[in-house]
Amino acid sequence: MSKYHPLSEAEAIEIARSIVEVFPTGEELVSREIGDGNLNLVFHITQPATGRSLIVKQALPYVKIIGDSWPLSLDRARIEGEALIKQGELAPGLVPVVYRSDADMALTIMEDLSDHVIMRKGLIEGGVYPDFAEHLAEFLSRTLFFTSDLGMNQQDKKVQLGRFINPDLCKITEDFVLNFPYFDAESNNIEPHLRDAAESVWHDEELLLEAAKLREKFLTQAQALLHGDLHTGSIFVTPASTKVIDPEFAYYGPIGFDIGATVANLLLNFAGQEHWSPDEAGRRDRRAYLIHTITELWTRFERKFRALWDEHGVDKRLSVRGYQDDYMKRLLQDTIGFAGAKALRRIYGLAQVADIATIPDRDARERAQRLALDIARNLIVSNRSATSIEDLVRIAETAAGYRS
Ligand SMILES: Nc1ncnc2c1ncn2[C@@H]1O[C@H](COP(=O)(O)OP(=O)(O)O)[C@@H](O)[C@H]1O
Ligand SMILES: CSC[C@H]1O[C@H](OP(=O)(O)O)[C@H](O)[C@@H]1O
Repeated sequence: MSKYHPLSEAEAIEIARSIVEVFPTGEELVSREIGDGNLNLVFHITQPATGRSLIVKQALPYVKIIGDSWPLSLDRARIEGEALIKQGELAPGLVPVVYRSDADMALTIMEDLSDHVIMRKGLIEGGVYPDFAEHLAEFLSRTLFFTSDLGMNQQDKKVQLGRFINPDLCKITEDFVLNFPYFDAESNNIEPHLRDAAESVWHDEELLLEAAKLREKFLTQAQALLHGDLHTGSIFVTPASTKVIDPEFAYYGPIGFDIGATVANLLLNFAGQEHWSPDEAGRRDRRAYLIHTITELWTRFERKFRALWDEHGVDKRLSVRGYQDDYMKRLLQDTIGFAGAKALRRIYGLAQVADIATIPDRDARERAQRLALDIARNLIVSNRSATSIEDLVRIAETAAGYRS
């Protein structure tokens, strides 16, 4: 019989106490449930006498923001633990240390990163993260290259792929990201002032076709082990450090989906500057910083990925003339297309983002929503003709009125 049940705070404390490398002494522990995501419980356990701490994360058997009408496999906790360990091996220092995982209780016990800030919050507050693009490019290039057919034994990859079959979490993405926003789905959360914009999406044949092709890619293209949900709420930052958390959506999918997820959320913050910047000059500066971050992220990712290919490529066919250039062009196009799709779902879908949804003034919020939608639409429809990251920059800056 399964021993799984959602933990009480007292039980979380008892489990934490068994992590003796963090709590070698017996002083009192205190627990606080701090989960602010859509799916899980997160207990922050501290030992006031020593200042030591850790995190106990537990999966719930349903989607927290929907309720038990949408059940969800607990196997995602095993997947999250295994993905964090793999990512920690491939990209040391860029994910939290995992102290223990327990598949039966759906637990991941890990390093407390409370000295960092969740990047979404940091960006809303005007934070600047000079090393972020370098760190995330390192994380993405190494985790994606070394789990793909380019950088690992291709038979072993097939076995690994089996360990990361993640049907319930992939279905959330297939539905909430790549399906529901494109018709009048019940779960959409459309503010009355945005109804016309949502309806125009549902009738935009060019957009619907490209979105359907992106969805097909998400369903079928097992390129590499993805993080699977790499938005700015899944990244902890300080000016000097970056840590990626929450890979419970990990599965073998298209590489551009991970890069696109981060880019989308930087662009949502770009749109949110309609409110978060104090004046027009500040807005331009802030947006220039965000665009610089996106450009640096892609450029550094591309440089690193190409270097890994040249140095560690496992397959003789990888040196066929023109193959690497063609592969990188397709990654860029997927990045742009998935960035559009990941942005669009946050504007009137079920799960929105604080960068826009918490803008108190209705008019400013609407301007941000329409700007984000304009950018998202153009990224999606133009993805397959993109040849450079400048194509994305042009779309964002034109939508914001900085270019004609
Ligand atoms: N390792 C950690 N250190 C400190 N806080 C964390 C850690 N992991 C998660 N949290 C906190 O819990 C919140 C939810 O965690 P997350 O893994 O994103 O859960 P969910 O999968 O439900 O979205 C984060 O926004 C953060 O505030
Ligand atoms: C209906 S689940 C919506 C959304 O929640 C997940 O995000 P998180 O776990 O980081 O809160 C994921 O992005 C899902 O698409």
